[in-house]
Amino acid sequence: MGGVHQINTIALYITICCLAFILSKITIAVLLYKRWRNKQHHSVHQDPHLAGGKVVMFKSGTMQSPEVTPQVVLKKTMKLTNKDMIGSGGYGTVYKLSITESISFAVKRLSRGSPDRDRTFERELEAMGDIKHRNIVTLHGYYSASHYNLLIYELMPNGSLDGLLHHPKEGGEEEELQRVVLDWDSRYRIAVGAARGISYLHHDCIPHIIHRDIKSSNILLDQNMEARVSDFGLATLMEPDKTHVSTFVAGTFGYLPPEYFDTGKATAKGDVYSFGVVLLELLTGRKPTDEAFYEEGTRLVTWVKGVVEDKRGEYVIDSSLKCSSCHNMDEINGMFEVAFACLEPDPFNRPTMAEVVKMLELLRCG
Ligand SMILES: Nc1ncnc2c1ncn2[C@@H]1O[C@H](COP(=O)(O)OP(=O)(O)OP(=O)(O)O)[C@@H](O)[C@H]1O
Repeated sequence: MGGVHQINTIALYITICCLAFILSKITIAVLLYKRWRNKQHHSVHQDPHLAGGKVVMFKSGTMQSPEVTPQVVLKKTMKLTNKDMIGSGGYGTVYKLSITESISFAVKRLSRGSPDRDRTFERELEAMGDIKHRNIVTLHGYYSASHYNLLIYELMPNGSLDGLLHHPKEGGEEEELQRVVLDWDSRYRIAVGAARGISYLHHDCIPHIIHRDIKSSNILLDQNMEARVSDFGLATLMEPDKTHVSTFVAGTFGYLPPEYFDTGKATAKGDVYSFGVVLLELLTGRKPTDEAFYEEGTRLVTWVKGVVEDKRGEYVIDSSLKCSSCHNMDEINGMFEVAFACLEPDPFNRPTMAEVVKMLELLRCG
């Protein structure tokens, strides 16, 4: 009996030991799994390049919403992929960042590593930080990390004027929509809106701001097709008593005023010239950087001037404007005159942006 009892006790001990062993293994496995899960979770939200940085969001209407906290913006920004890309330029890539169904931003990512790129970021902040105008894209915030900088803008749902004029989206219905949207009335309103935005920079901001890169891809369209000037990466601040700022030649070929190449000086009249090129783009539907112009060794400006001087002006007007807007021919011709005034070779003969706004407004009210 005593022997049987002893065997039972040993069996019990062995069972307890086995159970304890299995239990400890299970506990270790659960702990290891939890650690692995935690690690996975962190690797999504903590980009090592972002460590130590902080999102700064400026106070404004949208920013009052409790859903828009710097943490949420940063978290959602980390999840942006190529699918969210809405544009790219020489200095960065632009993504659509959706916070809620009704709140979205445009985030421009500028890679760092060269003083030129860092300067672009600083210029945007210096120039745009305080600006609030209905014809200028609002900057809502920024983020600076070791490998890149982010600029957080108001999202412009209708993209850029360049996109609407020269790259209508493929696909039947949408293509039709793009054509209808850019009728003469829309083009006229875009011209006046953009002119008001640039005039505000030149005359009302202290210090005054010279944009230095006015072109159709930097004129964006809001939900009401109202023009908004954007991209202040080359902008130069100028004290009101100064007439120019010495700088290196920068900007986009096809829009640069002739004097930039000789003097290397950025003036407000340089922006007026570039705006004149945008007016020609609106009137002709032709892109100033069109390869055809390089092949012919000419430019949009010289081509249009030549054709108009030959009294064959109707040949340069965008064909989609001709039949639909015959009753607008006076306004169209008037806008050509404003464009030529802006494109005067001598900067002193060009109007100021405030005068350009008045000239354009008079085309409709006068
Ligand atoms: N706030 C915004 N809302 C909607 N789309 C935008 C916004 N900002 C930029 N984009 C889109 O992204 C494109 C690229 O913008 P970006 O300012 O980076 O370059 P760009 O002006 O085209 O060229 P570059 O910077 O080389 O002069 C624009 O043409 C526009 O289509």
